[in-house]
Order: sequence, then structure tokens, then C-alpha cells
Amino acid sequence: MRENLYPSFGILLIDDEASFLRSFSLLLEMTVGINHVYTCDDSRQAMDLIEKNDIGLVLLDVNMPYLSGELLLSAIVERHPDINVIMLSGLNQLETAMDCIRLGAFDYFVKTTDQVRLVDGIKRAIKMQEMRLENQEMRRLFFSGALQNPEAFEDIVTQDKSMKLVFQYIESISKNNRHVLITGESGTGKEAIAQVIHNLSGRKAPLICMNVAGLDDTLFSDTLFGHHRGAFSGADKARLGMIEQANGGTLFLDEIGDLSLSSQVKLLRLLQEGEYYPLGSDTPKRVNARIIVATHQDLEAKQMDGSFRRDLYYRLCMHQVELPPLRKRLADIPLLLEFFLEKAADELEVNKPTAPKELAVLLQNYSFPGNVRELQALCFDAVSRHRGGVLSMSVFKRACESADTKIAVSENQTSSLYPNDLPLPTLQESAELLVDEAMRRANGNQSIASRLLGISQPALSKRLKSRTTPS
Ligand SMILES: Nc1ncnc2c1ncn2[C@@H]1O[C@H](COP(=O)(O)OP(=O)(O)OP(=O)(O)O)[C@@H](O)[C@H]1O
Repeated sequence: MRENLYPSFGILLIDDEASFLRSFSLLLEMTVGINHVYTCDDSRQAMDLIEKNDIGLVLLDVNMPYLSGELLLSAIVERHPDINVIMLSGLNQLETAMDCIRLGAFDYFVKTTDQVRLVDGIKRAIKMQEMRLENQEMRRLFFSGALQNPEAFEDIVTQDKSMKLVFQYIESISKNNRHVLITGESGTGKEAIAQVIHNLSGRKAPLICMNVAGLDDTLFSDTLFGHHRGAFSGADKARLGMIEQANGGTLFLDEIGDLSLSSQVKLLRLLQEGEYYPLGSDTPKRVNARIIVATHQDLEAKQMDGSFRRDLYYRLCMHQVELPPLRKRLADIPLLLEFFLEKAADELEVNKPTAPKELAVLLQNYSFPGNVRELQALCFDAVSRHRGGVLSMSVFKRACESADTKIAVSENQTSSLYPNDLPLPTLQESAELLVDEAMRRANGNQSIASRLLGISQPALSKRLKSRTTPS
């Protein structure tokens, strides 16, 4: 079986001229990289080919012996309404064109039409078909609620609902070729998700990762596109670009929000045309790599302030995956804590220490600016310092004290604490509400609640005893 077929469904060319079928197949492969093509030069066999293969688009000659194009069109529309049919005619027959469109053809072209227009029409039909298949797949997954390949996600520890929806979405888009934009704060698992998308895609070549932060335009082009020998002083050997290494696989570009405007133009060309120029070369090279990009920045805002090209943004956000920060998936924290303690113990070749029960509660009240990566680092630090008994919370407490409250306060600065239409509580009532909230968040643990409130544990205990209203 051929690998990396594009598009994922077959395209059937039906024409009685075998030489046209050959040259047209070649044109599609050379200009758009279409290599999933079936040909048929006998109209009587066309329906049989459609029944036996996974056809999503038919390019159909109007004038053929045995069965005419119009007759075949009616049969396809009736039996396979999901297949797009583009009619091709040697003559410019307006009336026939109108009839075909009325019968349900997707488009109609004269064979002598400008090649670019014809190819654009085919690309449009492929895109429509891909979107239809994707919607169908998403609906199916959404209603079943189940994952087809749960094993693909086993390195991503979660029980969070929004992450599970992300998994379902990923399954539905992993097989097509469209670019994917992954957004989320630093350390939320964007690269890990890119790896899953690649694994699920079935692409045989590897996932090639490139971080574009801090690369000027020359370095970006050289790293991504490679260079010819002698392209610039010091280029004494040719260098293969990352994009070529990703041919037949996936290219993951991290920190895409940092890309300079001049590099954005080059990336756009690659995304639009599937072509690029190695440094020092005037001949474009074609590549078949799926491109996944990631950023922790708000690309929509960057696009508004002019630092990110709008056309590039729209190209990239065809599929968008947003990963929630760890502080919004609290139920994952105990799971990840156990997972990373075990992993750290494995790597450091020690027994996995037992974590005190209140540790997960403490961490669930921390804002984790570094997300999962930060939790992972804390666990490794704690396990490497561990000398027996129950795991000490000191490493974790230090982290929580240093960054925690500042972030929590700044995040809530814009919203009012109390609704405008209700009278304000008194200071005494406010303090009691705050104590209740801290005790709730700390799962009843006074030591953690007092830390959240910024008071000592005895002071909290005193407040709890002397409260005026029952909690
Ligand atoms: N849900 C998870 N379960 C297990 N490990 C995870 C999970 N999420 C992230 N990780 C791990 O956390 C670390 C950071 O993840 P990753 O590099 O994918 O984040 P990122 O969002 O790409 O970060 P950055 O924006 O800084 O590039 C990796 O070691 C990854 O394997």
C-alpha cells in the first residue's frame, strides 16, 4: 500500500482518453501533491470503481462513449450524494454546464481552462470534502463520547473533562493533512499533544521539532529550509533543512508567536504552496509534511497589533487545540503528583516516597504558572532530596509561597469581588466568608487554609472558634 496518500479519500478521473488520464494525474501530483488517484477510461466501469474504493471526488468527462457524463453524474448523485463531482468538457457548452450544475455537479470546467483555475477548483472541492468528512467524524466521536485509540493518549495523564474533549477532537483531525495550532500556557503539554497528533496520523516519517523563539530570519530560513553549498560565506557544505527531514512526517514549530514578520512570509509560502527555497537555490522544492505550530501567546491579539500576519493566522487556525492551564484542572493534580513521584523514583532508582495527604490539597491551591512542567520539576526535586519516611512538603511549600498569591490577585483584578446589586457585607462578615472559602479550598486542613489566608494556624483556629455565624 502507498504511504502518505493525499487526499485521504480517492479521486476518480473518468475520461475515455487514456492519454488525458495519464497527463492529468501527473499534473495533479506535480502541482498539488495529489497522489490518491484512480483512473477509468471506460464509463461502464465507473460505478463499479466507485463502489469498491473510498472515492470522495470524481472528475468526470462530459462527452464519452457508452455512458455520457451527465448520465453518470445523475447516478453518482443519486447513489453517493456525499461525493463531489467536477465536470470536465472539451467544449465550452454553457447549456450543458447549467444542466450539470442543476443535476448536482460541484463545478464545471472546460479542459482548456487556465490550469491554475482548474487546480484551484479541485483544491476547493477537496477542502469541502475534507471538512464534510471531518464534521461527520467529529459528530460520531462526540455522540459516542469514546476514544478509538485510548492507548495513544496514555502518556498524558488526565481525568479532566475539557482535556477529554481535546482528545476526541484530536482523534477526529489527526488523519487529515491540515495544519494545527496548539495554544496554552507554557508547560501545559503542547509538545506532548503534537506528538500524539503525529502518532495518530499514521505518517511514517518522524515528528521533527523546531523551536523558533529567538531565531532571526536568516537562522530561521537556514534551519528550516537548509542551504546549498556556498550559499553564504562559511557554507562549505550543503545542509538539509528541518522541513526536508520532516518530509512524509510532521514538523512541529514551537513558540510561533515569536516569529519575525519576514520569517512569517516564508512560512506562509510553505503552508500555501507546499514549496520552499533552500538558501542559495532558485529552484523551489516541494514537501509533504504536516505542520503543527504552538504558542503560549495570544495570536489573535498579535494579529490585531500587526505583529502577526493575519493571512498566516487564518492558515494556521484551521484546527485549533487549546490546552487549559493546570490550575483549571484541579482534579488532575493528585493524579499527576502520583505519576511524577513514581517517574522520578524510577529515574533516580529509589523507592517511590509516600506523599502526605495534604500535599495534593496544598498544590490544588497553587496557581502553577509553569503548569505541568513545574509540577514535574517539583516532584523530581522533592524525590531527589528525600531521605526516607513520608515525603517532605518543604520543596512544594517554598514554590507555593514564592509565586502563588501574586498571580491569583492579578488574575482577579478586573472583576469585582461582590455583585453591584447586593449590599456589601460588613468587614466582620467578609472575614468569615474568607475563612470559610479558605477552609473549603484547603479541604478542611487548617495549616493550608491559614497559609492561603496569610495568617498563622493558631490565629485561624481562634477565628474559627470565635465566629459569629455558623459556617
Ligand atoms: N497531562 C500530562 N501528563 C503527563 N505529562 C505531561 C502532561 N502534560 C505535560 N506533561 C509533561 O510536562 C512537560 C512539559 O510539557 P510540554 O513540553 O509538552 O509543554 P509545552 O506546553 O509544549 O511547553 P512550552 O510552551 O514551554 O514549550 C513534558 O515533560 C511533558 O511530557
